[in-house]
Amino acid sequence: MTTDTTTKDTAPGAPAPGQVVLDARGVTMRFGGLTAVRNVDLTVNSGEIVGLIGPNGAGKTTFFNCLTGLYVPTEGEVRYRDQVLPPKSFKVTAAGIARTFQNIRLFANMTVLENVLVGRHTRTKEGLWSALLRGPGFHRAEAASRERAMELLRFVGLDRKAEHLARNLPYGEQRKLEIARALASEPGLLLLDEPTAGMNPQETRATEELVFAIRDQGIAVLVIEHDMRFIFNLCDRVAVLVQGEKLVEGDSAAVQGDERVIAAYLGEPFEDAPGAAEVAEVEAAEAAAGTESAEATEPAEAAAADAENPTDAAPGKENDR
Ligand SMILES: Nc1ncnc2c1ncn2[C@@H]1O[C@H](COP(=O)(O)OP(=O)(O)OP(=O)(O)O)[C@@H](O)[C@H]1O
Repeated sequence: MTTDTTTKDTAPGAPAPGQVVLDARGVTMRFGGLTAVRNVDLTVNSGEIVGLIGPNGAGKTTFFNCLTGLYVPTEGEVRYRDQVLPPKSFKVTAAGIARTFQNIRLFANMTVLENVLVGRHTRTKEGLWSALLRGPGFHRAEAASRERAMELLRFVGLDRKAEHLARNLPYGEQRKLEIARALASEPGLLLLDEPTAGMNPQETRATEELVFAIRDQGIAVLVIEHDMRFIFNLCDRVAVLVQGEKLVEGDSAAVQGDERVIAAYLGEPFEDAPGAAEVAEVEAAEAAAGTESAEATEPAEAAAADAENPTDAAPGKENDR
């Protein structure tokens, strides 16, 4: 019997762990003649942190854009909690998927608190008349929104900077603010696009803790990141995209040790890769040539060694004296 010793303060309404939250099937995205993403399947379950890695240009961000309504996939289907995603990003956010961007997209001249309040607009029901007339319903909703926004700022550690302008925050804190703003839409799935880009090791470690805390609130997380240590520490499952296709998927240990992944990152062909036979042939020829040249140089090397060590100074003699 196993005992779960973790105490999780799960958000109300969060699905039971293990339920499929995101189900992407056969997602393909073409830009003219370029296929940026080809036939990718990926699921994310509740309670999971899933990593999406791959070399530059592998199609990770394009795939994210297909999950968030920024792009409508050329082929394939994306479902969130069993519903096909609407083809508009604000509707996807309202459905329960929030994201951050590779390049920070904050309202630089608004305060930290105002940035989070903007993120809450999909969850506030007060209409135009209520806002214009500023009746009691509007004030109640506004107070509740501010309270929730402050709670989120406390959660990411920015509550004391609520009134600062976003542009005055250091880089690492701007990334945290982006996460708080994404959380303000009360998502069931959070997509993070390179959340530690430009961070120092301490900030990266703090972000790792923050993502664990988000997961512990019942929010599933899908994260793109180039920092492998971060990904392998954090993720329950990792999928690897290479040239738009999913090459490997598995737990951190399996992916880390997979020679196809290592080869993809080092730019070396993996078994059965196009051109692998030719590369093997060239390598064999080079190895053979190397052996021959080593044999050819042996006598010369021996002569040089002899010159340095006259015959009466045989190995070990120094120590014998
Ligand atoms: N809007 C677009 N129009 C045309 N081509 C695009 C578009 N967006 C991306 N691409 C191309 O699709 C491919 C995948 O790009 P993408 O940005 O998704 O890769 P990535 O894995 O996120 O890369 P990186 O790790 O460098 O951010 C690239 O060849 C890119 O040039």
